Formats: sequence, C-alpha cells, structure tokens
Amino acid sequence: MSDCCKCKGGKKGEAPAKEKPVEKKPELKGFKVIMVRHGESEWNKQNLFCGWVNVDLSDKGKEEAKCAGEALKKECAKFDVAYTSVLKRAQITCDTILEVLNQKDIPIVKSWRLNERHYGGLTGLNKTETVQKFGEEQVQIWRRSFDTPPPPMKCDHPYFEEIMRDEIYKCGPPMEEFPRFESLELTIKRCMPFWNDCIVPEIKAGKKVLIAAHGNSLRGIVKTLDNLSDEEIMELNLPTGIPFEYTLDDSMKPVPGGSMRFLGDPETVQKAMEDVKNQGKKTKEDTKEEGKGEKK
Ligand SMILES: O=C(O)[C@@H](COP(=O)(O)O)OP(=O)(O)O
Repeated sequence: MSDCCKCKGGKKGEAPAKEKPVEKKPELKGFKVIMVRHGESEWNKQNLFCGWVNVDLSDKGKEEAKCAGEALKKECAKFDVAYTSVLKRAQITCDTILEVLNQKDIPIVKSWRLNERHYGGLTGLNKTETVQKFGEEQVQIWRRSFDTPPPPMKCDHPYFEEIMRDEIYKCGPPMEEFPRFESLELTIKRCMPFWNDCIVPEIKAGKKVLIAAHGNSLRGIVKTLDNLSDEEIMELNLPTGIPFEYTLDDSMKPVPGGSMRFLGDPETVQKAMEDVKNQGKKTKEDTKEEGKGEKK
C-alpha cells in the first residue's frame, strides 16, 4: 500500500477512499460593503493622539495600504464608488487600494463626516505619557468610552489654528458647529447621517462600496450595524490597513454570518487589534524599533 493510500484512509486490499472535495463556504447573499481603517499614520507610529490633524501615512502605513489592495484583489473585489474622509491618511489609503485594483476611475466621495473623532485637548499628546500623567483608567475612558469626551481643544492649543484654518474644511462643518472635542457618541451623531443619506442609497441601488476611514468613525458605523452596546464597543480596536467586509440585508443589518469578516489571517488581525489596545503601554523604544528600516 502506498503512503498516499494510507493518508486517504484506505485499508489493505481496499480501493483508496475517494478524495473529499474541499468544502467551500457558500457565498453569503446580501449587500456587500468593504471598510478599512487607513494604514499606519506618522502619528500612529509616534504614538500620538491625532484626531483632526492632517498627517501622512508612515512608510509602513503605505505598505499596509498596498497589502489591503492585494487582499481585495485576491477576493476579486470590484467597486463602483468609494467613500473617505477629508484627511489624507484615509484618502491615500483609498487611492492606493484602488490603484492596486486598477479601479482608480471610480467616483471617490470625501466627507468630513467620516473623519476621525476630534481628540480635543489630547491632540498631539503621546499616549504613553498621557497614561503616566492621568492613569490608565482615565485614558481608557477617553479613548474608548461611549459618551465621555476628551477635554476640549482650547484656542491656544498648538494645533487649534492649523485645524480651524485648514482648507479641507471649506465645505464643512459650519464654523458654529466646528467641534473642539468628540466622544464616540458625538462622532456617531455626525457620521451616521452621511452613512444613512449618502452611502446607504448607493448600497441599496446595488453598488459595491468601499469605505476608507478611521479607527473611531468606523467603530461608530460598526456599533450601529451590529447593534453593539456601549460596553461592547469599548472592546473593539480596529487594526490599521486590514479591510473587513459586511454582508447586509435590506434593512442594513448583517445577514446571519454577515458581520465583520476581516480579509487577513486571524492571528495577524488579533495581534494588530491587541497592539492598538495597548498603545498606552508603548515605550519610546518600541516606537523607535518599529521605525527601524524606514526610509528617511
Ligand atoms: O486619532 C488617533 O490618534 C487615532 C485613533 O486613536 P485611538 O482612539 O485608537 O487612541 O485615529 P486614526 O489613526 O484612526 O485616524
């Protein structure tokens, strides 16, 4: 008997057992939406609260964006329209993905409503130093609680003028509504009207939609889609540059089995989520280590 026969479970003298066909999960039926948090930004790399500051992707983040495109290519993803924020870290991620997919000619809609939450007075502060100063519990509340906002950004804050005067906000928000801080709750309040009024009609019209946005604007959408409680959403930390898919029914709720499906191997996704969660414990050495080998 050959080894081959053994591994197929055939007994001596018996014909080799027929090879079992590989079980392929049936494709879920429903409206498909792909979302992705931008690749690592320069400020993610330096472990700084970023919010509405318009920083670039790091070299690693650019690579993550390409990998996101490759992962979508493997899935034969075809998009009709893409949505992103007015911040360049999300826009570059969106462009890179579409370039890898050779789909750069589709419409790309940009809105401040998909921006990261405004991190208020924490903007520009190092996450580890903030933990050392205010304690882990307080920083966890600021980063992940549903309705406790960070302290407001005062007029003399080093990034106040830069944000307020940035051309990217010429189409909104109106000056009187311009945020000085945002909790997740407030982020959801300004993000979901855009989801409901602009994105949902396109999904329902059968268009294939890509959304390239931010850790907290996407957490807001996910909380609503999956109907997560204020406590449950605290546990969700989205990794940079790994796309995830939802399959939705007519009422824009996930079909059975259609909730968040990452296009990445589960171990890598889990590790990347843990890294985001533990940013407040990152040392300066960790930050330097990660930057090693990057182009200067
Ligand atoms: O503003 C920031 O610092 C991060 C999120 O930070 P955390 O809420 O994870 O601390 O936003 P993003 O990199 O997705 O634009």
